[in-house]
Amino acid sequence: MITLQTIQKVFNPGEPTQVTALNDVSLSIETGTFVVLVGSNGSGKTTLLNIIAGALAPSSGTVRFDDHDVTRIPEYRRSRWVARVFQNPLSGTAPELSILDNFRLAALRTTRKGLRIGSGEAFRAKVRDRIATLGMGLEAKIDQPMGTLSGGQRQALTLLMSVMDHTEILLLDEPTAALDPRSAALIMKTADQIARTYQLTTILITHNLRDAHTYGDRLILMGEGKVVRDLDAAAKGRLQLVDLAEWFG
Ligand SMILES: Nc1ncnc2c1ncn2[C@@H]1O[C@H](COP(=O)(O)OP(=O)(O)OP(=O)(O)O)[C@@H](O)[C@H]1O
Repeated sequence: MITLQTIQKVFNPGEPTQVTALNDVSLSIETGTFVVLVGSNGSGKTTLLNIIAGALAPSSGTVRFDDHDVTRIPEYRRSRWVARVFQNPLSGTAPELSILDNFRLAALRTTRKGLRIGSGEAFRAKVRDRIATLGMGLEAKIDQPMGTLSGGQRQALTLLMSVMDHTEILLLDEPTAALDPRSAALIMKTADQIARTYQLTTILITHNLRDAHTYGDRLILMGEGKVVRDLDAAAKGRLQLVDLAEWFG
């Protein structure tokens, strides 16, 4: 479970450019929940994800993963639990390295002490099997440079890479914003499948209201650094797409 308690984030405090990006945000997110986060530009969505990932420290308030207070734990030490996928399919992968080597790098980043990263057949087979679950035929291309794949293919692999090991929390910051509609649909399906298969606690930021309506089992609307609406699975199930569109006037 992720628990945020009275989180405040003020950028440039005391200066004319001071901004309160998050204003007294308290949230509990149950393990395995898929939360969709929507809100206008500048409402604080990315700042919230940054604080959960540890990329930013809150000005005040606490962040807990289960019983652990992780508020002061830096991003690199949270990465064993937290994986993050960004808008740009080029970020997080090395284009000149093969798919397999990209998976090796990802495993090196997240692996816990004692876990062996196979450089041999076992690791190769594990990667091939995982990639096959995408149903994109990419398992036949694992020795091909990452840079030769399409944005959608890379983003699907980035998603998979991010959950190879002990990931419990998956943060998706507009992962389809840079993709064509067909690739975007495929990535959303893949993300949903991965989240359910590995029972991840997932938070998706999206400006695509259709995706916000279709996916996830909780829907949160942010506005001016606050949680404005918070719908559980039942309420979200009753929400029509037109109602959601009305939230944005
Ligand atoms: N590093 C920073 N320095 C100063 N102000 C910042 C910084 N990061 C974010 N902000 C400000 O904090 C507010 C919230 O920004 P944030 O990026 O969290 O919004 P968002 O909801 O993710 O927006 P978008 O939908 O446009 O991505 C905005 O007013 C933004 O300008």
